[in-house]
Amino acid sequence: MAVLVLGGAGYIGSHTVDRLVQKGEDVVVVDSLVTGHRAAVNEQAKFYQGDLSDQDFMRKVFKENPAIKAVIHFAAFSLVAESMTDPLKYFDNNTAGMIKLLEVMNEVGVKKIVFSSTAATYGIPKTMPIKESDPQKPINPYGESKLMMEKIMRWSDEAYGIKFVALRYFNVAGAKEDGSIGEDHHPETHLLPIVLQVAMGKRDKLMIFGDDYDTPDGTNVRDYVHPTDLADAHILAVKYLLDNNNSNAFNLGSSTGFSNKQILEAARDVTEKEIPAEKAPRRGGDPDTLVAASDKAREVLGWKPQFDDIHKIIATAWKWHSTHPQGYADQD
Ligand SMILES: NC(=O)c1ccc[n+]([C@@H]2O[C@H](COP(=O)([O-])OP(=O)(O)OC[C@H]3O[C@@H](n4cnc5c(N)ncnc54)[C@H](O)[C@@H]3O)[C@@H](O)[C@H]2O)c1
Ligand SMILES: O=c1ccn([C@@H]2O[C@H](COP(=O)(O)OP(=O)(O)O[C@H]3O[C@H](CO)[C@@H](O)[C@H](O)[C@H]3O)[C@@H](O)[C@H]2O)c(=O)[nH]1
Repeated sequence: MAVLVLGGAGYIGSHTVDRLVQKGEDVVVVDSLVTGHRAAVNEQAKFYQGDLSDQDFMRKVFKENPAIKAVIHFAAFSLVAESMTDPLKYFDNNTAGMIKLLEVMNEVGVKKIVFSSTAATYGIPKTMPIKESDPQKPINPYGESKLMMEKIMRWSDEAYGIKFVALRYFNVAGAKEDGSIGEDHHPETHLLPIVLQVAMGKRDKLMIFGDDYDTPDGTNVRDYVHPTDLADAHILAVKYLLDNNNSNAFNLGSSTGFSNKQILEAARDVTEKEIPAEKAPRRGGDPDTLVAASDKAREVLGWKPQFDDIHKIIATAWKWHSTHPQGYADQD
C-alpha cells in the first residue's frame, strides 16, 4: 500500500515524508511548491507538482498510483497575521481546496485522511491546558478556515464514510536531528526561525509583538512541538484509520508553555549569541496563551514524543539554520 502526502515539500510535510520512507512505506507526494521546496522531499518518494484543487490532476495521481490507501493532508496556507489581512486567500486554498479534494477522494474510493488542523481553532480558551473537547471559537481567519475543514470532514464522514483524523498542532519548531531538512518559509514570520536569523546576523533584531498580554512576563505563551514527533503522530494516525477506527481529533503539543521572552532566552543559551530584541506593538489575531493537553494522542494513538526539552528543539533548528543560511535556495 502507499500513502499520498499533500504538501509533502513543506516544513512539516517533508519531515513526515522522510519518516515514512525511513519506515519502508511507499510514498507519493503532491505539492504545488507555492511555499514548499522540491529539495526538501526525500528522493525515494514519488513526486508530482500540482495543485490539489485541480481535480483532473488529482484523478490522474490516484489513477497512476492505485496502491494509495490513505491521504495525509498538509497543503494549506498557515500564517495567522496574513490571514487577518487576506482572509479569502485562506478560505479559498484551505477550505475550498478541501472540498475539491474530498470530492475526488470519494469518487476514487480512498476514504481515509489525516489532516493538519491547529491550536488556532480554539481562539481564546477559557481554561488551560486546552482539551480536544473545549469550545472551538477561532479569532483569526486562518483558524476559522481550519475549523471549517474539520466541520466539512465530519459531514463527509457521515454522508460518504470518509474517515478522518484532525491533528491540531500547537507551535511547530525544530528540524531533523542530522540537520538535512528544516524550516524555510518566505517571508519567514515564525518566532524561532526569526530569533535564529538574528543570531546568524541575517536580521538586526527581534521585534517582540506585545508585552502587555495577560501572561507572567506579558508576552504570548506557546507550546512547542518538534516536526519529527509530529511525523510520528501522523504515521500512527494513518494506522489508526487503517485499523478501521472512527474519525477523531487530537491535540499535538508538549503540554508546556514558553513565553516569547523565554524562547529568546533559551535561544541565547543554545546559540551563545546576544540576539538583540525590542518591544513592538501587538500583532493582530494572537491569543495570550496556547498550551495543549495532549494525553489523548498518547493514550489513543500511542504517541510518544521524543523532544520534550525546548533547548533540544532549538538546538536542532540551530543546526539546520547555521548549516543552511540560505535555506533550500542552493538546492531547489
Ligand atoms: N508550522 C506550524 O507551526 C503549524 C502549526 C499548526 C498547524 N500547521 C499546519 O500544518 C500544515 C503544514 O504547515 P507547514 O508549516 O509545513 O507549512 P508549509 O507552507 O511549509 O507547507 C505547506 C505545503 O503545502 C503546499 N501547498 C499549499 N497549498 C497547496 C495546494 N493548494 N496544492 C498543493 N500544494 C499546496 C506548499 O507548497 C507547501 O509545500 C499546514 O496545513 C498548517 O496549517 C502548521
Ligand atoms: O517576529 C516575531 C514573530 C512572532 N512573534 C510572536 O511569537 C509568537 C509565535 O508566533 P508565530 O511563530 O508566528 O506562530 P503563531 O502565530 O502562534 O502560529 C503558529 O502556531 C499556530 C498554532 O499555535 C499554528 O496554527 C500556525 O500555523 C503557526 O504559524 C506570537 O506571540 C507572535 O506574536 C514575535 O513576537 N515576533
